[in-house]
Amino acid sequence: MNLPEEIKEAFAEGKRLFSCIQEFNGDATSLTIYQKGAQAISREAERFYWETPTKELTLVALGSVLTFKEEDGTPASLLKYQKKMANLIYQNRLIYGAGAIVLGAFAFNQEDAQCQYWSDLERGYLYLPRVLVTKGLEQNYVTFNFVAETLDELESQWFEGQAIMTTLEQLVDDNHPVTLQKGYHIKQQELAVDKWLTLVEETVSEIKDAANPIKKIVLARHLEILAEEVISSEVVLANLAQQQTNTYLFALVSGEVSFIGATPERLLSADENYFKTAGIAGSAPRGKTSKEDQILSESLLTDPKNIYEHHVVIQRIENQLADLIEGSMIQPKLSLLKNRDIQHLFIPIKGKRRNGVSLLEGLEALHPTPALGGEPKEAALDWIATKEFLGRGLYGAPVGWLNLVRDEGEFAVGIRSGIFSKNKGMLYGGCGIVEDSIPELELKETWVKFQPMLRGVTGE
Ligand SMILES: C=C(O[C@H]1C=CC=C(C(=O)O)[C@@H]1O)C(=O)O
Repeated sequence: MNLPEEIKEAFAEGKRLFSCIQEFNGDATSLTIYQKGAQAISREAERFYWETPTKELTLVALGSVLTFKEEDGTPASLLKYQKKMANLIYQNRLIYGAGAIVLGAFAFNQEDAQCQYWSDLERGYLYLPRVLVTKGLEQNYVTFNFVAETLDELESQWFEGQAIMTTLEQLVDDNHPVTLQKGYHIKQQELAVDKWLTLVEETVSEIKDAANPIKKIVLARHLEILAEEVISSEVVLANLAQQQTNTYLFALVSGEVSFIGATPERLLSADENYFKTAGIAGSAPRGKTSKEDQILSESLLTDPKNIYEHHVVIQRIENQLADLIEGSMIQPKLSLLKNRDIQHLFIPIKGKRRNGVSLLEGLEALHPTPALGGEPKEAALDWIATKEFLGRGLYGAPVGWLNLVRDEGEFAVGIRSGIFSKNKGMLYGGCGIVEDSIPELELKETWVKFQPMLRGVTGE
């Protein structure tokens, strides 16, 4: 196929970043595309996987054209880039979840860089992929992105893109998933448990101190795991896909490091008309029988400590969102969000986008909500940065995607997650500390929060 006239014309008009979307046929599942597709580019290429709880959208990204990390990987600098590129991007169609999409994760706190585990991913890692496969409910698409500064580049990049797409279609054509092992035998160690319990006590005293405005601080702790073999994101994702319904699934892979999670929590999504977010905080384990589960649900819905934890989150979201939306918020009454191991107090929140407010501005205003930071925000962030033993890296940070052309996308909160490198992994679990918190119970709660990723790794 020759270089289309439309693309030549776009180049002549000054476009330099090209995002070509076409329909993608075949029955291959997104996981199969994630497993086999990387070979279309190179086995070592960056990969990203994203699936929404409703499965309405799945993204598989392979390879990268442009990378945004360190100081380029903040919402503010990505917003600058998005504005700068407004007239320089050619995208042939407008399709939700396809096209010039930057994806990955921002850092939890750019200022707090002390994470030995995270390597390149430590301070935010987003990129414009070379290939993006988008699976929607009705139609699937594949996008090929490239940058061209000269006509020669335009031509060679276009033909390279066509060749890669053909290889990709062939690779995934038979839809035979790669045979994967079930999971890994691991050794696991909860890190610094006594120190963490003391920190919870110290945090409770800080909150009780009347001279101090702090109401809530979320503290995270760590579970280190060591497997007998290299831990593959393909195995962990395939397990999570089976085990965790009702959550976002994500994997961000660069070199030997992968950040993987199954999070229930939406931070912010934006389509043409609406911003959507959610207030999720306050937790209880799931019951082993439906009767036990119901008892746990009822007591969670009426427990003053958990209701307060959740209320602090909702109040902040309402305050922040008021500047981002027009008219009133659509907010059903309190309910429960149930995942396999844990249940939470939950209110989804939605509002009509105020004209001119971008997704990234909304993200900056909301992150971190008191479900991951605390109240007030800055004091809680300082406390976390000085008192927690290991940096958070991308744990608890916004993970997701943004279309540079039409300002839409979705970011979840990167919890129920872990970072993996070769045969090692570090899982994260946090909990909201308020003045009634009891350290031993918070320890148990964080243990439950390690379970989704533990199951993902072991396959049990
Ligand atoms: C910080 C985490 O969970 C947050 C989200 C929901 C409920 C939470 C809680 O009940 O404490 C946490 O705020 C985590 O899973 O690591």
